[in-house]
Amino acid sequence: MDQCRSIPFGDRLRIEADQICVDYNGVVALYDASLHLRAGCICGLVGMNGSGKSTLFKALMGFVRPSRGTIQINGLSVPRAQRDQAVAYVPQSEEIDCSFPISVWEVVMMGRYGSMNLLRIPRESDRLAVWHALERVELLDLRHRPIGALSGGQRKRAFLARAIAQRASVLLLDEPFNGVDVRTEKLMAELFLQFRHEGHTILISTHDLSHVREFCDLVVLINKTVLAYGETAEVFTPENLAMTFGGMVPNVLSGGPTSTEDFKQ
Ligand SMILES: Nc1ncnc2c1ncn2[C@@H]1O[C@H](COP(=O)(O)OP(=O)(O)OP(=O)(O)O)[C@@H](O)[C@H]1O
Repeated sequence: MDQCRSIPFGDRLRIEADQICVDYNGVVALYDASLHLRAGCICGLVGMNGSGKSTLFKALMGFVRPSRGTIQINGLSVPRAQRDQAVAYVPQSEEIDCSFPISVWEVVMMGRYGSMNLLRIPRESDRLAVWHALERVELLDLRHRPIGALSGGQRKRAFLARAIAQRASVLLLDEPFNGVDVRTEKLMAELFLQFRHEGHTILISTHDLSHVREFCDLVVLINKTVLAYGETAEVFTPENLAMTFGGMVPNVLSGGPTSTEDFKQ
């Protein structure tokens, strides 16, 4: 399989992960995973439960350290890229602690922390960035509301606004479409297309394969390692999907059920 196939990228690479291995106290979550993503693309990250999608995100964010291999973001090491606020992560809803008494505005302002001094006193430019981010996700009206008093879809938009306010060039989105209604799904899809146009690199983990076919330029198929990646039209084949899902082929090519949730490990 094309573990490290070359893709006709533009010049600028945003993510360069080469042969990374990550284990949790000896339990291997990822091995020899390689992935290069250029500026200005939307890439779907597809694999079964437990295949290592979140672990890949964590490695790109510097939350876990690969035991082997290298990662560069915008040509910089992960800690350096973190200092530059180059990568933003939008977590799955379940990972968000909604009991914390914090307003939507304050959540989005957290995206600006990296560019503030230790006292974290927002400047006019920070307030403007937060305002515009909330405008883009259509949450300005709810900015004073506690985050715990939002619906699941609104909460996702709030965390997307935090990523926008951060002005990161790489956006990592963990299951952004899970549990959102059609309107929010459309809004988010439009935003992702705008981000791509602005030169961002967007990596989206999803169990809904129809989303990948709809608007991902590239796709990464993962099962503890990167099995294949490249242009969606080339990589999204029955053979590759069968390999990714342990011999079962989701019926994405013929309009049947398209959720990989049917293939839980
Ligand atoms: N903190 C941890 N300690 C031990 N093992 C872990 C830890 N986090 C993840 N794992 C294991 O690493 C493997 C990969 O997990 P990961 O969360 O990256 O998968 P995933 O593809 O994101 O799954 P899902 O689709 O269910 O969210 C799994 O076998 C999981 O049990």
